[in-house]
Amino acid sequence: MNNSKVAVIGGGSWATAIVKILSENKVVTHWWLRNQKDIEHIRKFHHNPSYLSSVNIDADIIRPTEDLELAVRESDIIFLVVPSAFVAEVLLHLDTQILKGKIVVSAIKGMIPEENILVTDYIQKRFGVLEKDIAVIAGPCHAEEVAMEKQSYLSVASEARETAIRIEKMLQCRFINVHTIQDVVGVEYSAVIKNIIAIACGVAHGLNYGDNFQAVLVSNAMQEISRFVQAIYPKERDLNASAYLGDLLVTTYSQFSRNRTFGNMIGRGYSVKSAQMEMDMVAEGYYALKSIFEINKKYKVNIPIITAVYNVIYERITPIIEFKILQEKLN
Ligand SMILES: NC(=O)c1ccc[n+]([C@@H]2O[C@H](COP(=O)([O-])OP(=O)(O)OC[C@H]3O[C@@H](n4cnc5c(N)ncnc54)[C@H](O)[C@@H]3O)[C@@H](O)[C@H]2O)c1
Ligand SMILES: O=P(O)(O)OC[C@H](O)CO
Repeated sequence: MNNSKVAVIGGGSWATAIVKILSENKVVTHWWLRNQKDIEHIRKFHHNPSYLSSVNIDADIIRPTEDLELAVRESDIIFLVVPSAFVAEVLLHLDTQILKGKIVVSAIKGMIPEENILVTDYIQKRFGVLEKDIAVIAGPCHAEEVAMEKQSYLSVASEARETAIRIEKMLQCRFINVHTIQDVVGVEYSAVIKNIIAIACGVAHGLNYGDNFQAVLVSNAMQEISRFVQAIYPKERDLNASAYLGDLLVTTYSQFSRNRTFGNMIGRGYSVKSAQMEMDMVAEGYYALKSIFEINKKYKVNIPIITAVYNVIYERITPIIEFKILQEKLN
């Protein structure tokens, strides 16, 4: 039994997968979900009816709750796992002092849309959490495969080694390998952008481009990520590591990717609204596009793939035309 007191905030696929991992390691967890019906169902039947419903929720270890404040107050370590667009709304009524001295782990791969800032920056700014108490979960890891206990790898990023190691120990289990990394900002931006690239790959697939084009798109995308991340936060980092390249690869080719699925629908002719309505899951890249585009007005990095996706999603340029233009910019 791990003695840390933990809260997981979020009721989607990734929160459910993280709860499964914590439960495997016997970490007693307060699990806050937005949906009251889901909470009641989990209490009664020990499964989340809305996401990853095959996962068994161990009632001795996992405590679903509707009381966000209680979950946070009772815990030393808070895992944030709601889509970035809803973070501010979900945390709105929490006292700004409530997270002081606690460790906050963001498992979110997105930015706060109203402010165009990283989730960890938002947590530090709004709740005064110290940098040493912040960690990020990254790496190529689809919740659906965690549910099936397929061997997966996570990277825990923190500027404080002891924080990273504490979270590493909490997540390392039979089917999850964890390593630590000291690059919170680089890992977060890379994860945010790979979602946009996965939309690009989905659009290309929907437009009937083949594997040859996809490979060129992804290798150009890696260069784009490198240019952007190095411009925003220069640091010696190995972008070939799983937290960066690995996550880009899995999101751009996996059948489970929300972002790729969303892009694929756009390529096949769905409108943005209808594609979003078709999915009961959130494609983070949709929100990230606007933030990255805004931020790049200052940095002026050459980002042709992100620009093409932005034009398709926000400027409503026909994908077929935009991708013909993009074709000429890749090599
Ligand atoms: N699913 C994965 O495999 C995976 C892996 C790694 C990281 N992530 C990240 O985890 C985060 C959470 O995504 P997910 O995949 O668990 O979500 P999801 O797509 O599975 O589910 C959507 C979630 O959004 C919630 N939601 C919808 N409307 C809301 C609203 N108005 N207010 C508050 N919540 C609302 C739903 O309740 C649900 O919990 C994202 O940042 C994602 O990038 C996901
Ligand atoms: O399903 P996606 O596109 O949100 O991607 C999920 C994870 O980030 C993959 O590591």
